[in-house]
Amino acid sequence: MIVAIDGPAASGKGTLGRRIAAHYGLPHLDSGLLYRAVALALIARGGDVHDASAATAVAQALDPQMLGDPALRGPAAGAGASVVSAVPEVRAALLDFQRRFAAEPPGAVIDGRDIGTVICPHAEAKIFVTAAPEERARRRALEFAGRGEPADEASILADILARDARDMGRAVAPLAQAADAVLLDTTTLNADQAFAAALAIVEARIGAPSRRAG
Ligand SMILES: Nc1ncnc2c1ncn2[C@@H]1O[C@H](COP(=O)(O)OP(=O)(O)O)[C@@H](O)[C@H]1O
Ligand SMILES: Nc1ccn([C@@H]2O[C@H](COP(=O)(O)OP(=O)(O)O)[C@@H](O)[C@H]2O)c(=O)n1
Repeated sequence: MIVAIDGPAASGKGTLGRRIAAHYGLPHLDSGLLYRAVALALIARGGDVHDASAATAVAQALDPQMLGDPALRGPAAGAGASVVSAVPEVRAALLDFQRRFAAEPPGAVIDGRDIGTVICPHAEAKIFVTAAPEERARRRALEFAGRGEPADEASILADILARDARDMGRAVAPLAQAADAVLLDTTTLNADQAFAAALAIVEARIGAPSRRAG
């Protein structure tokens, strides 16, 4: 079974993805980490995230081992990811890894921007998760503060809005709800309520009341 979760920045995709994956015993891929890793590797070697050919070269040589680097979760990686991810050749370089991850039995839960539309158009269940931008900024500020990082809510909101606009406006694989995805607005839901709602969406799609990994 493949579960595709897409949505804007800090909407709760990763949190839901991890919990749904654990529930069904499936591997989880946070595809945003791939784009964050490209941006961070480029910055680390003194490159410019607006240099499309340098970003492409980094994406083509990306070592998936670096997806565990905690620095990937910071704002610089997020902002840079949103720039390099608009480069078609960068997306092409990361496509195979994601498709292979999804194709491994017994399936996968993948979250991102284009999972239901481009990476896994045949996913059994697709969720488009969203929340009001102010609520997303509040949650991300709490997350940063919890890690002891600077957490100015106004600048986080500005970053989220800029990223959403770039992600929705790009020519290739823009952030969009797939026609067969179910919309889940978590603005007024806590994490447990959001998980219960997401699980109900998956269960309705696969027509099973309990655990299933195939
Ligand atoms: N429904 C929710 N209510 C409150 N906080 C949430 C909820 N869902 C996620 N969070 C928190 O919001 C932050 C962003 O969630 P995350 O899953 O990382 O989003 P995304 O993967 O879309 O960027 C995290 O700190 C997470 O714990
Ligand atoms: N499938 C994906 C996942 C992320 N991305 C890009 O990578 C950036 C970071 O994604 P992310 O999912 O880690 O960001 P958050 O929603 O966690 O803030 C996004 O703003 C997108 O530009 C993408 O283009 N396609």
